[in-house]
Amino acid sequence: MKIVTCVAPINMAVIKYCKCPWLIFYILTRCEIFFHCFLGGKRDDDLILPINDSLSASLNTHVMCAKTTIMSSPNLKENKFWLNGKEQTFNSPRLNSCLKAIKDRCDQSLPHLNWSISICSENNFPTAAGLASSAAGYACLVYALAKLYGIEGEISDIARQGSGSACRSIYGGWVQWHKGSSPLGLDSIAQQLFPANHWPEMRILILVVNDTRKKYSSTIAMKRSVDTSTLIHHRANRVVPERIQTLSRAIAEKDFATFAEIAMKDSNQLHAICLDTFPPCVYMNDVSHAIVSVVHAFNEYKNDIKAAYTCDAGSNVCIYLLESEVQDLVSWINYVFPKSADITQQEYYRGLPLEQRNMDKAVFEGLNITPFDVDLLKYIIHTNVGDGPEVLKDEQAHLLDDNGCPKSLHF
Ligand SMILES: Nc1ncnc2c1ncn2[C@@H]1O[C@H](COP(=O)(O)OP(=O)(O)OP(=O)(O)O)[C@@H](O)[C@H]1O
Ligand SMILES: C[C@@](O)(CCOP(=O)(O)OP(=O)(O)O)CC(=O)O
Repeated sequence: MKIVTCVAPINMAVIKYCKCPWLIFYILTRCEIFFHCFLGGKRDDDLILPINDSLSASLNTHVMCAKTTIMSSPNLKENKFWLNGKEQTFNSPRLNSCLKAIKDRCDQSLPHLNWSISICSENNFPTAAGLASSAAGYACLVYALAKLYGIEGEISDIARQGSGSACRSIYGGWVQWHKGSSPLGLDSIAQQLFPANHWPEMRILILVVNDTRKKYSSTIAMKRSVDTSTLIHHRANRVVPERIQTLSRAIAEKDFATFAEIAMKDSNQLHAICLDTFPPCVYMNDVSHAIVSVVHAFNEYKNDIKAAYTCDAGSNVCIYLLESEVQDLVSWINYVFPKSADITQQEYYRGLPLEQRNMDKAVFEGLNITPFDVDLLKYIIHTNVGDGPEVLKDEQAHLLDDNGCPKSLHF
């Protein structure tokens, strides 16, 4: 019997990823015979290839992570998969693509290669709510499979086949996903640009507006965008290449103002594409837009760019800022989005500690900023940039018992 348990980070993109439509991929491969002979009829839906490079930070796994245990045993009758305590079908094309790619790459004489497996995974944050659960989840799955089958070396191309953004969560720190040019996606891989400790002052606040499953998955929305939006192609060809270069330089030089301006503009452009999609896929809501306005007002008040928002495919807003600004910005958020007394501090402030401080009300009155209704924000997660996936050595960490059943089901 073999068993391994790993954790993997979520990542928050500063330059967002957009997927290559099947048609463009087909034209790239040019010839259907080539397509079928060499790719076994695989469409980009299987390979998950992007139309532009993207760049993100992987976040501290001690605050937010996916945790996955995989057991392989001759006693297991069939493959099984549980996510957040619920059994899932093993018949998922993405899960099977990852498993097949890992098995193809490992030593074919391994005795446990043909044994069945049990997979049990848990996210310690909302799943499918636009908080990158698929990135952490598939990175963790592929990393754990690689450990189970003894694979060393590049696996971000395999994680990519689970969920595009998952390839970036294979590495810690600041990570670039190179779109690559190979039709097989062999060079569409992630690369760590800087380790987690490169910019130690960087902090991230995630303002959770909605932690329920989003209306449409990013997979479906992206497909519709590449099929119907013209802006998405302008962005991929004309905007992203320069932004990636400027952003990498800004991170290298720890130039927060440049970093922040690109982050905000890129997020705005992603959501402009969502509106340019037909029919539109709207993710941000009035609260998300109000947070964006607060960040701009904060920067104006500080007479410098001190905070940067970025939103993925959901209404939640992620804010990058330096440690020295965290308390000030949180006091602004507390003023504009008051919470009712029945939500405990523990429920509301999650992750790294936050000191409770409130700004003088007169400041806001002078700025003509008025508070919204209570409880528009569900909670705030305070975190920082962290390392990539890791194996948990402690046997207690396993989510499966000796029979390959989730321990959580015993309670
Ligand atoms: N820990 C996990 N292990 C394996 N698969 C997971 C895990 N967590 C999430 N997933 C898969 O990812 C899907 C959610 O992906 P989706 O892209 O819709 O949401 P998200 O990743 O939370 O949001 P976004 O990508 O927009 O930030 C889940 O339905 C599940 O199939
Ligand atoms: C808006 C994004 O967060 C989209 C993430 O999309 P996914 O990686 O979840 O999509 P699939 O590849 O279809 O699984 C931008 C980003 O993280 O780069």
